[in-house]
Amino acid sequence: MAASESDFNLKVVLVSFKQCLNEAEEVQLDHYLAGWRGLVRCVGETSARRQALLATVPGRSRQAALCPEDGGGVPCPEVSAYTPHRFLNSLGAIFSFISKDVATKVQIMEGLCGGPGREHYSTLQSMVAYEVGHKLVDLERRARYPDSGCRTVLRLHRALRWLQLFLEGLRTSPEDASTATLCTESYNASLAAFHPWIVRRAVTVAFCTLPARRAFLEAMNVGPPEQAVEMLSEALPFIERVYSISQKLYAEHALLGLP
Ligand SMILES: CCCCCCCC/C=C\CCCCCCCC(=O)N[C@@H](COP(=O)(O)O)[C@H](O)/C=C/CCCCCCCCCCCCC
Repeated sequence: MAASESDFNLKVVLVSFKQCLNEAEEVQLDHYLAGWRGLVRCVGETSARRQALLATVPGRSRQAALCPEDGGGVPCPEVSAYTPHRFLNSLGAIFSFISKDVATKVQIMEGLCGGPGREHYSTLQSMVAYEVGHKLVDLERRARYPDSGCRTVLRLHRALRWLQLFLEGLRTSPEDASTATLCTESYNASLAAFHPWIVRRAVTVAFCTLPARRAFLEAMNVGPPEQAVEMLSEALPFIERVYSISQKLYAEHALLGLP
């Protein structure tokens, strides 16, 4: 999916996860990565474009360019014009870091999926069988195979759980629910267990700057909030299915703790 800033539509991105499973219920890596690419491209490019623009506007700091509804000062039309989903930038540098981390992991996987061993990287199942069978994963230390497919997808897999829980929280919560609370709860129930204290602390503080639930639903770009909620009801079961199939696979091979 070519998710440019102007045509971002969360439904289109989430369809990739729906298309992930083949008839044998194997996770097809091309669709899986397309889903992540869609999520990251939207927020990553928006964030990078905004920062680049801010650098070109004399006398504008990041804070000054924030719109009043973001909790910032004077609006900056030069920058805002490029940020239809500008609320996603409210995490600022931390969010840029997160999106770069995901983008790097997607790139590692693209390298493997297009590399000399590409036939082993069509599905998650074939990848695990290949890497485990050829001892290309190290269960003890990260240093030996820092870019194995198994450890790289594991990070995305944990993040997918965060996404599923967070979107489920948005879907089922009352209109005035706090997105900071929803995000913190989903993070604590998924990724937090794998992050050091300093990361947990930094992201939890950043969550406090998230915009309101309604702004999130509108930014999905699928119509009014009620329609976004309906779209999530249809899409989330597919994410849940992909997540549980991957979780079972990793558990069967004792890979859930890969360093
Ligand atoms: C209108 C649409 C709304 C939905 C938009 C969703 C956008 C989703 C994009 C990204 C999701 C978060 C992905 C987090 C990936 C973390 C992977 C990870 O654990 N990496 C760590 C370990 O890597 P290695 O060193 O072992 O290679 C790495 O250390 C990174 C640490 C920082 C992670 C912080 C995670 C925060 C999770 C919650 C994200 C909130 C984003 C809110 C955006 C609205």
